[in-house]
Amino acid sequence: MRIAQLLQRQEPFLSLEFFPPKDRAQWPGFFDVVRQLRDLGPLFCSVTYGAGGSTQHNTLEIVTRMKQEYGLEPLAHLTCVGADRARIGSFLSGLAQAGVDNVLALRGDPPRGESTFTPDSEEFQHGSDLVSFIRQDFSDLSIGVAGYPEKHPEAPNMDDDLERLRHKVACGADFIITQLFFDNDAYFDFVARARAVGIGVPIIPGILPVQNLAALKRMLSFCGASVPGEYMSDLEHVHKVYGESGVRGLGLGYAKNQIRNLLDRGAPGVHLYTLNKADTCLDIWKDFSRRDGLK
Ligand SMILES: NC(=O)C1=CN([C@@H]2O[C@H](COP(=O)(O)OP(=O)(O)OC[C@H]3O[C@@H](n4cnc5c(N)ncnc54)[C@H](O)[C@@H]3O)[C@@H](O)[C@H]2O)C=CC1
Ligand SMILES: Nc1nc(=O)c2c([nH]1)NC[C@@H]1CN(c3ccc(C(=O)N[C@@H](CCC(=O)O)C(=O)O)cc3)CN21
Repeated sequence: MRIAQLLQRQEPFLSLEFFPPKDRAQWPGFFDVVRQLRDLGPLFCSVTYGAGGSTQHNTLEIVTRMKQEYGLEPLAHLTCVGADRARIGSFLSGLAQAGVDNVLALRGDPPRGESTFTPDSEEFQHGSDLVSFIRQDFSDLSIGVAGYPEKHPEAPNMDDDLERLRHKVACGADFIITQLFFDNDAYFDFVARARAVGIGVPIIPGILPVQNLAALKRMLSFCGASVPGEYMSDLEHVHKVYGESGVRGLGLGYAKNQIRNLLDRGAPGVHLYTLNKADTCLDIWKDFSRRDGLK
C-alpha cells in the first residue's frame, strides 16, 4: 500500500530502517532480525541503497522478500549516486514488478572521505530530479524525501535548504523523513518553518538510538546533525567507565525519552534507524506500546 495512504491513519506509529548486509552470508541473520521486528507492527520498513548502485540489486531483493515473505510494507531507498536513466528505470520497474509501492528519493552521500558531492549524471543532480522522474514515469509510487531540521551540511542557510525541500514536495513528494536529531525542539521548529512556507505533507522524525560512540561520531562528521553538549559528555563518560554496553544503555534511555516526548507533542510517529539490530528496537517498542491508548 502507498505510504501516503497509510499516513492518513491517526494513531502514532513506528517505522524501521535497515541496510542491506555487506555480504550474502549475513542474510539469514538479517532476515531473522526482520522477523523479530515484524512483531512491532511497523507502518513501513525502509531499506537503504548502496553507494554507486553496488547494492541496488540487494535493495530490490530485500524489499521484495519483505513484502512477499514477511508481509511488511517496504520503502526502497534510491539515490543519484551512479544514476542514469536506464539504471533508475530498471530499479523502478523492478519495484513495480515486485508490488512495492514506495520509494525514498535521495541525492546520496559523497564517497567516504570526500566532502563534496559530484553528480554522476547531468539529469540526476538533486533529490528533486529523482522525484520529478519518478512522478513522470512511475506515477503510482508513493515518494518520500529527506528533510533537515538542522539544515543539510552543504546548504548555505536554513531558508535556502527549506526552499529546496519545498521544491522536492512541489515535484511530487508525498512525505518527508528527517535526518537524525537529538533535540526535539529542532524538529518542532523545523515542522513549523515548513508549514509556514506551505509544505503540507507529513514530516516523520528520524531517530537514531545511539549504540556505538565511534560510529555516532563518524555519522555526525558528515550528516550535519548535532548532539547537545550534556548528552555528548554523558556518552563519553559512560563509554570510559562501562564501554560500549554503557553507551547502548544510555542511548536506549535517551531514545525512549525522545520518542515519548515527540509523540506527546504531536509527532505523527517515529522512524527508527535500527542499524539492523533487534534488541534495542524491541525495547523501545515495549515502551511505545505502553503509552496510553495504544495496544
Ligand atoms: N532516511 C534516510 O536514510 C536519510 C538519508 N539522508 C542522506 O542524505 C543525503 C542527501 O540527500 P538529499 O537530502 O536527498 O539531497 P538533496 O538533493 O535534497 O539536497 C542535498 C543538498 O543540495 C541542496 N540542493 C537541493 N536541490 C538543489 C538545487 N536544485 N540547487 C542547488 N542546491 C540544491 C540542498 O539544500 C542540500 O544542501 C543522502 O545520502 C541521503 O542518503 C538524509 C536524511 C535521511
Ligand atoms: N547523510 C546521511 N547518510 C545516510 O546514509 C543516512 C543519513 N544521513 N541519515 C539517516 C540515516 C542514518 N544512517 C546511519 C546511521 C548510523 C550508522 C552507523 O552507526 N553505522 C555503524 C555500522 C553499523 C553496523 O554495521 O552494525 C558504523 O560503524 O558506521 C549508519 C547509518 C544512514 N542514513
